Amino acid sequence: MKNHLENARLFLYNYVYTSYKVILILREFSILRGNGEGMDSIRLKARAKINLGLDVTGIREDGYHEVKMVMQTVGLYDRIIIEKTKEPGIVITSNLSYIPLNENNLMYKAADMLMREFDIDEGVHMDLRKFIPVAAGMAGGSSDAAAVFYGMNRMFGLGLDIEQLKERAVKVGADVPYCLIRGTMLATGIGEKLDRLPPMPQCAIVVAKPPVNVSTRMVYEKLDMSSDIRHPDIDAVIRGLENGNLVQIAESMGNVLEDVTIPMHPVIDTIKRDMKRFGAINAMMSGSGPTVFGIFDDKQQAQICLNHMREQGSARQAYITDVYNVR
Ligand SMILES: C[C@@](CO)(OP(=O)(O)O)[C@H](O)COP(=O)(O)OP(=O)(O)OC[C@H]1O[C@@H](n2ccc(N)nc2=O)[C@H](O)[C@@H]1O
Ligand SMILES: Nc1ncnc2c1ncn2[C@@H]1O[C@H](COP(=O)(O)OP(=O)(O)O)[C@@H](O)[C@H]1O
Repeated sequence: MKNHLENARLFLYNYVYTSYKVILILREFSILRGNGEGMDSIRLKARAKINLGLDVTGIREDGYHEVKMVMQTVGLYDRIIIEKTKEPGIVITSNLSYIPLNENNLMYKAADMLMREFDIDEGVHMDLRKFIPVAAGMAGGSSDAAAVFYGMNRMFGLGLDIEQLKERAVKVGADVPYCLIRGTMLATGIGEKLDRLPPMPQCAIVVAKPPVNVSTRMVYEKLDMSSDIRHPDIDAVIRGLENGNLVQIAESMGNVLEDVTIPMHPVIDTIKRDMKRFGAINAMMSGSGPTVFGIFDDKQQAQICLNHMREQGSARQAYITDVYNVR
């Protein structure tokens, strides 16, 4: 009798445990991959990026700059839910009050482009839970737009392949094609020509955004190509990736746009120095700034650095994250 009871207890335990695991896996799958065609809603994670290297090699006639960048997706993400609505039109809601919820939102631009092209007569409600720092050099808006391209393509069964999505994405922003592909990439052209690189080794990354705002357009415009700008050695970063050597990668990092943004906001340099003082192998500004990221091979040290960032006031908006690589 006692054995029967014990067996029944074990059976019940295994049944509940297995069901719980299956639900967890399904939930993660629907969040990561979206629910897909025919569904009325889709949940997505839009991840931030950092630039391990950023060089500007020329200017095009339309004013856009030719770049050579090493891009890396990180764990930090915004959450987006897209729902079909019977009412036509695009409605965006968000947890943040200071980002545009109208046609100036990059999610709106992406959805509007697809709805016009494919004569979609239903509407969409897009809810954005924003965790990526805004106007920070981490491609938050671009990644949100990329998630909308990906999500609407699946929800409405538009049948666009990745190349067709990228062609549309670049019209919303130079970084949006990258945000569709993600991972470790060499980006050239205006940022839309993408070649996959060996994945960055896993590590702890502290990102800290000082309370200053930077306009990407203004930073590019202020870059004086005629002067002796210090070009970073992007190939050295790539060699570090090929060797899977975190120290070599971190020590080779360089961003030509620092020479524009740091003189305007010296606090960026203070944060870089603080991060190195607190154990970062190296620290650098991401994109056009002002966010600084530090690379750590020791998570505990990264945590200590994070606490310092948050307490000492020059960058209270600070997070610890990691490398996100596409499987
Ligand atoms: C600097 C970088 C580095 O990854 O990132 P962020 O700092 O924005 O994150 C990117 O090049 C930013 O890409 P993104 O933010 O998508 O640029 P867009 O919206 O297309 O352009 C914003 C403005 O930046 C300038 N711009 C952008 C990209 C480029 N290759 N050359 C440029 O001159 C243009 O003047 C444009 O008006
Ligand atoms: N989905 C969005 N999330 C955040 N900002 C957005 C979004 N759509 C448009 N914006 C506007 O774009 C500007 C740049 O935002 P963001 O993409 O976060 O910058 P960056 O490319 O420097 O990381 C913001 O000032 C904001 O007004």
